[in-house]
Amino acid sequence: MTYLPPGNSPYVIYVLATLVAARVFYTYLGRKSDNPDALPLPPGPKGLPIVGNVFDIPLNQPWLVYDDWIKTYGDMVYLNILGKGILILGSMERINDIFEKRGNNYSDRPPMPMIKDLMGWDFALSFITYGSGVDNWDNENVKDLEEALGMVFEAAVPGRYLVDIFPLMKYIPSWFPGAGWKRTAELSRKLVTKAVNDPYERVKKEMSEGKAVPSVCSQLIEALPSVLGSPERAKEEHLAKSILAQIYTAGADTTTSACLTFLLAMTLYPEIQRKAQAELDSVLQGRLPEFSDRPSLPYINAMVKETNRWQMVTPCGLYHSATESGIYDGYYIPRGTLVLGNGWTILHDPQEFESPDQYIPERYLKDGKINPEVRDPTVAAFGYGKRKCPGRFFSEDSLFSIIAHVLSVYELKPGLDSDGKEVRIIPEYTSRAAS
Ligand code: HEM
Repeated sequence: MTYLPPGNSPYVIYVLATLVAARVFYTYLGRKSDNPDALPLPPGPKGLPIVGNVFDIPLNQPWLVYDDWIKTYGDMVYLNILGKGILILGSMERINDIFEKRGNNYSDRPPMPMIKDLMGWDFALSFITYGSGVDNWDNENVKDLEEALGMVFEAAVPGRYLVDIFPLMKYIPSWFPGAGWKRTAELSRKLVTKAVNDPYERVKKEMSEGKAVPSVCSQLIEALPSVLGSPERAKEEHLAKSILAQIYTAGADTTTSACLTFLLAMTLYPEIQRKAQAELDSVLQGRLPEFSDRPSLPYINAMVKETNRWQMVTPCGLYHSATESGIYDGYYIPRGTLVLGNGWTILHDPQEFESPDQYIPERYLKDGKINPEVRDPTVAAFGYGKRKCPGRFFSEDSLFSIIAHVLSVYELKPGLDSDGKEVRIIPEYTSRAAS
């Protein structure tokens, strides 16, 4: 467990010490006027004077540590990171109260200076301020975008970069000793700018030459205001590029991760693979599946649910941020508190899912049909409230189609080692925001 990004030098530490002192003073003043009744903050690990829980923040599989804290402190756990609050929610009751019933106050995103200002992701809908209009959007390509995506998922791990706690650090020049994170951000910005612009410009060129294949991109270009060089056209064009890049960035790695989990499960649970194939054989009678077969394939639908639950793609979701200070259940929640629902706790709760660490599609079935009484993983797998993933239906359909097609034609087994024996698969997941 480490909080300070690797490569921080004493110079950075001095800058930080000054910023910490200023922040603690500022926070103290703010709290006094904001919380006149001196209501307590929600419970959580004790932390150290001034720096709070800085050294408690987990960077490795944080959702498991959050899960442990929830078991220790209850379904609301509060951390103080140098005066900045992080609130972790660990039950559906808390999640509904905060993200649904009080959604107007808990649907913002934190400023994320590392990702938005430095790494070049200010175009992305997933990071824009709640309530802002599109006017605020400022701003071989798959490979570039994939590399940039790897970096953003790393940066989105709660607590990964100190600049997100101290936005002023973004002005530290990249040559400053220990500012390696700044150079990472610059590399990301270059990749993102290229990956957002180049494919769009290519389609535009192909359209002008009459060679373009019809696509979402070509349709958006056709719908642009016709006056070339007009401010309206520039604004709409910027929006079109942002939407196209967002669809890819939000959907590609996440859905791929779910597919990899399905492949992993099939190698670990061959009997489940056989049951799925038996259902496909009996319903499809040798042809390939269609979406219209979905209602007739309950076992495959149960596998879609279990794949989204068993090894979640985004186990602690994305941070929301409190627009204003508030009082909830007798606790004071300061403005700007980062709030997350620990989906892992919700979807690995043994009261709801017996043997939660096992891949068991049968848990969703009763009398050969999906049992509506079993908690649906979509309550947590795709985030919460007003920021809940808009791509969830598309993603679930994609996963259904992939599972049904792959199992219709393939038998999945572990690979063979040099002695011709099946290798033993040991599941291991990354610690990035999309695992
Ligand atoms: C397995 C697949 C996917 C998973 C697990 C997933 C998960 C998530 C999560 C956890 C969030 C944050 C929600 C919150 O803040 O509470 C999110 C937001 C978002 N997702 Fe997905 N997603 C997936 C696929 C997709 C796809 C296929 C698309 C688009 C085609 C997409 C587009 C978006 C967008 C635009 C946002 C930002 C919403 C906002 O901030 O208001 N996602 N997703």
